[in-house]
Amino acid sequence: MKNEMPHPVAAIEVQGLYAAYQRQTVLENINLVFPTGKWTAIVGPNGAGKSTLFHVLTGSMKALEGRVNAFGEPIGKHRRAGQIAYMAQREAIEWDFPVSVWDTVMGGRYGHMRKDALWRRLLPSRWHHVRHAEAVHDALVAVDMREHAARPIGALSGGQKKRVLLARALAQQASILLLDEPLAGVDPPSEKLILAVLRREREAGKTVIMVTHDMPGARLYVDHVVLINRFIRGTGTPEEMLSEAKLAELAVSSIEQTATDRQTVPAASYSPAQG
Ligand SMILES: Nc1ncnc2c1ncn2[C@@H]1O[C@H](COP(=O)(O)OP(=O)(O)OP(=O)(O)O)[C@@H](O)[C@H]1O
Repeated sequence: MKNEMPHPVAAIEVQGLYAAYQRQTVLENINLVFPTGKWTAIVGPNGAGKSTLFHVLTGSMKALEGRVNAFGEPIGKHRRAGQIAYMAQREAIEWDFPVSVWDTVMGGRYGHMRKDALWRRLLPSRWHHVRHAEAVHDALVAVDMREHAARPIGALSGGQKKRVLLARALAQQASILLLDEPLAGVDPPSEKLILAVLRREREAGKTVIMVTHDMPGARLYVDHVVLINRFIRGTGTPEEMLSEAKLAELAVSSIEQTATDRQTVPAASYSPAQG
C-alpha cells in the first residue's frame, strides 16, 4: 500500500539550481521538492541531466547557482551525517577491482565509521565492528546476496551487481536513498526483488528517489514523479505525469532541445567534488 501520510518538511528541496560542465549548462532553474517518506521517480530522456542532479545532491559536483536543503537545512549537514545514500549506475563502478561483495557493501558504512569515537576506532576491529557487520549482513540478506558475500564483485552477473550496489546503499541506513537507474538491465527476478526492497524502505519511512526509464514499474509503485529535460517539465502523481500525453510532451521537449543550441555560460564552471 502506498504511504499517504503527509509530512510538513520536504526531504529535499532544490531552489533555482543551475549546473554545467565546462561552458555548457545541463540543468537550468531547477525548483523541486522531494516529499519526505515518498517514493519519487525522476523520468527524462538520455542526457536530460538526471545523473547530474544526483551529482549535485551527493556533493560530487558543485552547482553553478541555487540552493539545496534536506529536511529544511543545508543538505551538506545531512550528507556528513550519513543520511543520504547513493546508488550509482552500474557503469560508474570499476568491477575489475579485486574486492569482495562484503567489503563493497561495507563501503556504505564508512561515513558512520568516521563518526565513531576515537577510542572505538583505535580498538581492534573485532571490538567495534559488530554494528557495522550487522548492517552489512542485513543489507545483503535484504537483496538475497548473503551467500555471495565472499565472492569478488567482478564474478557477479549484471542483476547481482545491481543488488550489491543497492545493498551498499541500504547498509548506510540513511533517511534518503538516491538511486540512479536501479532497475536498468536487470533480470526479471532481480527487478522484482529490487522493487520489493524499495517498497519496504518507503514503508519504513525512508524517502526513495530513483531515476528510471521503466514506465510500467513507475506507474505501479511510485507516489510522485518528476519529469526533467534540462528544465523541470512537470511534477505530480504517476497518473498525471506518466500519461501517454505527458510522455509525448517530454519526448517533444527533447526534440526541441536537440534542435536548438544549448545555452552556454560565461566561465569554466564544472568543479569536481566539494565538501
Ligand atoms: N563529465 C562530463 N563532462 C561533460 N559533459 C557531461 C559530463 N557528464 C555528463 N555530461 C553531459 O551532460 C548532459 C547530462 O548528462 P547526465 O548524465 O546528467 O544525463 P542523464 O539524464 O543522466 O542521461 P542518461 O539517461 O543517459 O544516464 C549530457 O549531455 C551529457 O553528455
